[in-house]
Amino acid sequence: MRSGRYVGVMSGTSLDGIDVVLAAIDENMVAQQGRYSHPLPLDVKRDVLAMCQGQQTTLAQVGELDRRLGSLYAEAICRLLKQCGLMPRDIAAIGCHGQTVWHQPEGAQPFTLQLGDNNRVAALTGITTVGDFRRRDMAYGGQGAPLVPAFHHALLAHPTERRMVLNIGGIANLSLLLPGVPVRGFDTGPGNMLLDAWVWRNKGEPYDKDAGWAKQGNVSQPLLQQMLAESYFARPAPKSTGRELFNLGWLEQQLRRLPGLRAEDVQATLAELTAVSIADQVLLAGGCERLLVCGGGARNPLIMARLSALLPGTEVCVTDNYGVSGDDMEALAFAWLAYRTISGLPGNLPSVTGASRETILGAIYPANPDDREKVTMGETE
Ligand SMILES: Nc1ncnc2c1ncn2[C@@H]1O[C@H](COP(=O)(O)OP(=O)(O)OP(=O)(O)O)[C@@H](O)[C@H]1O
Ligand SMILES: CC(=O)N[C@H]1[C@@H]2OC[C@@H](O2)[C@@H](O)[C@@H]1O[C@H](C)C(=O)O
Repeated sequence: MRSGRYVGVMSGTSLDGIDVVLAAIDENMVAQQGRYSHPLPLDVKRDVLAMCQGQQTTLAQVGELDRRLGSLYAEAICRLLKQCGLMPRDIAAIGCHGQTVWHQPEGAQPFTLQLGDNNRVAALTGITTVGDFRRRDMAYGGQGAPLVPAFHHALLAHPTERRMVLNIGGIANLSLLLPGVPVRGFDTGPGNMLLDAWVWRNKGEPYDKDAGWAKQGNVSQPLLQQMLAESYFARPAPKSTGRELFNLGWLEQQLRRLPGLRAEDVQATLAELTAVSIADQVLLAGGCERLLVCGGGARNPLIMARLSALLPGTEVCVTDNYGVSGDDMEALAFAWLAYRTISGLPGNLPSVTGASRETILGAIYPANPDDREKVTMGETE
């Protein structure tokens, strides 16, 4: 086993920034030692959004974005190292998720694509980098997502209590940690993504802070029921989704069938959609005693209150109260997955993704030994 300090890097579907964490990891523990959030430049956010919503893209644009993201990840990592007073040689490896620009787990040719050139990350940081975590699982017939349920299980499972872990990011995903049965987990549907898109469209704000705007509106039951009729919600697991399905275009299509709604009522209904689509899945799986919530949506008081109301008998709380920072959960998971890969251990859970077997995940980009001794500062772009 390759115990040591690992760095995890996550830039998720919300496109709110690059999260970087430092953690000491061994067989028994993941101890967070640092964190840093790096802004995602607006033009990069725009380019990612264009790509993952199916706008026409040239190969040159894909290549340039891949390179640009690689540089940004390296810069973010170097800032964290500087903040923590560490050298490249102090870090065993980086786990770098990359930016998902397309995720198509079903159909004749399933694939998933994360950008962010890991060659640049390894070269600019001087640290061995693990990336491309999802495609080996897909090569064995899995969804390639979600991958965090294995980490949730390792950190938060309880021998007798029925627990579930919920990440409310751009997309929301749920891990079922039920005693005595294999872990299951899947994407429930939109988390913050549609809420963010609607407030951006109407108010030019990146998100609806503390649900201030949604709280001014009323839930439209016709819109809610119409949205819940989307076939993804009723599909059995394994399943995963993304911006390819749940995007502003999808919402506009829904609204065309119900014209005249007030913008704030739409926002209130989107918050309700997130809460109801999650609660339905919790109940369908037989409910739980404790729902541990992480991701940016754990800061949305309206969604949290609605989850509590829709799940009587379930204690809805944040993972921070159980020793894992909800903001850093995903980046920590990729540090842990890098540790697994470097140690030659499998990272996926077939019971979650539907893959035909457990497998080592990712590709390793080894650092040059002499680079490990240098103080690198990435490259400011
Ligand atoms: N105070 C707040 N009030 C309401 N919403 C909030 C608040 N703070 C964060 N959020 C929501 O959380 C989002 C960011 O969540 P997070 O960082 O978990 O996303 P992500 O990592 O990109 O997602 P994913 O899990 O899909 O990869 C913001 O875009 C916003 O919608
Ligand atoms: C393809 C992809 O990037 N999926 C993300 C996304 O963001 C949340 C949800 O959709 C989840 O399936 C996944 O991320 C987490 C980290 C996962 O793999 O568990």
